[in-house]
Amino acid sequence: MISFKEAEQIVLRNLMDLGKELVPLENSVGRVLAEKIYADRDFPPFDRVTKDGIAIRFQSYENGNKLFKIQETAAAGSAQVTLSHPNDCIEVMTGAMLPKGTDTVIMYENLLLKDGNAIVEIAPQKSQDVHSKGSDEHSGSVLLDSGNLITPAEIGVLATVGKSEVKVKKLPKIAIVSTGDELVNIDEIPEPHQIRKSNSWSLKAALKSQGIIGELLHFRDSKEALLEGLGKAIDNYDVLLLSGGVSKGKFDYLPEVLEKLGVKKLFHRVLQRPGKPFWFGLNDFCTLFAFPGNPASTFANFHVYFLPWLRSSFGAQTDRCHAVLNERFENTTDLTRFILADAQLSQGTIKTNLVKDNGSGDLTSLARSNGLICFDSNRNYEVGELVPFYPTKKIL
Ligand SMILES: Nc1nc2c(c(=O)[nH]1)N[C@H]1C(S)=C(S)[C@@H](COP(=O)(O)OP(=O)(O)OC[C@H]3O[C@@H](n4cnc5c(N)ncnc54)[C@H](O)[C@@H]3O)O[C@H]1N2
Ligand code: MOO
Ligand SMILES: [Mg+2]
Repeated sequence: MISFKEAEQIVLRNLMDLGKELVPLENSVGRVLAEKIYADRDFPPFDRVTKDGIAIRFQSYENGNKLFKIQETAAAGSAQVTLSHPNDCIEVMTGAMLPKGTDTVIMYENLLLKDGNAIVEIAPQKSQDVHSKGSDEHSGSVLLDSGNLITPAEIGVLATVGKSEVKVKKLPKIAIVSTGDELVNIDEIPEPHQIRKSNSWSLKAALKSQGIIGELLHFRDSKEALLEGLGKAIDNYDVLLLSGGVSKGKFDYLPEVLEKLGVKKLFHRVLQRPGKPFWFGLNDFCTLFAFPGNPASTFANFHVYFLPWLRSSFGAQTDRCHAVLNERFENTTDLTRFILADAQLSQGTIKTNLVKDNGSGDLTSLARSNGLICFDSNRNYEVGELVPFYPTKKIL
């Protein structure tokens, strides 16, 4: 059996090149940018007035002039006007081009307007209330990098440089495969020996939060059914997320069936809890994450292996961060432990308590937690220690 660190490295060494596609700007939020975005002009593109008021030549005020005759008004969206006489002013609106021949803006609140003149009541500073051309970014500079997650802030930048279509990383086509004769659909009443498929829906929801619509497939615990069904699925999807059928049971056929289907096993079984019987492999076109069926195992392995793999395949950052422990923990086992977290953001730091669960078959405790903490094997952890933290919910 390999360690969690080794397993993690193998998964992250086998990323998928997802390719790129063009999508309309409005559909690009949540996607990962696959091109650099350059400033198509200076930002701002002209000396921009930032207050409603007047624009003057500061020298005139310095020379003792306090009464400026208003030459005309420049609105935002009108072409640049020119000050004809250095001791006059131009009324300007926020967003207008600073008139030629002026360098300073004085807002209305600091003026008295009377008989076509503006009288300065509060002393201005030179260049005040002017957002000068190119002071945010110069034309040609990189505004967004490939690998950036597109959020509403990036959408604004993309819109301002005129990107009506954006190059993003393609999303993989994923099937979520449940296996097991005990599983029934959620709209069915289970017999006493049956349970409803919960992993499939939890995985589907987790994929949806990554912008991916996973398709649900189900196969019975039969070698023939698995050979036929999985054979087709491997040909039709980029990724299979399987749950169940990978441990030591008489009906845990997946490792054998996957081998028969020519999928290359990269590892099976990891020194970790939950999620120990995890099987990972691939062929040239499809990558398979065969998670152990217990709900906490599937859930943990999705977050600690699959999500970092997906984000890294996109060339994007992973969600893994660090949290400060609020309580001590002793890992007396040879296994890496993933313990459910109840984390809070406190003074800019993620601090976390541990959530008690009832083993890896207990899926109700997953809903009482908001992350997973990773504890190395055979190590004691003290209060205040920093530990790897995988968020499973938003904690802000
Ligand atoms: N002799 C051993 N037995 C087991 C070992 C072991 O090392 N030696 N490992 C245990 C561990 S750890 C885990 S985790 C499980 C993994 O089991 P499988 O991957 O083979 O999964 P199944 O046997 O098919 O099911 C296990 C459990 O999970 C439930 N399940 C499966 N799929 C779903 C689903 N889609 N939704 C909800 N629940 C699901 C299933 O009903 C079982 O209760 O093996 C241990 N055994
Ligand atoms: O790997 Mo298992 O998840 O400990 O039940
Ligand atoms: Mg089993």
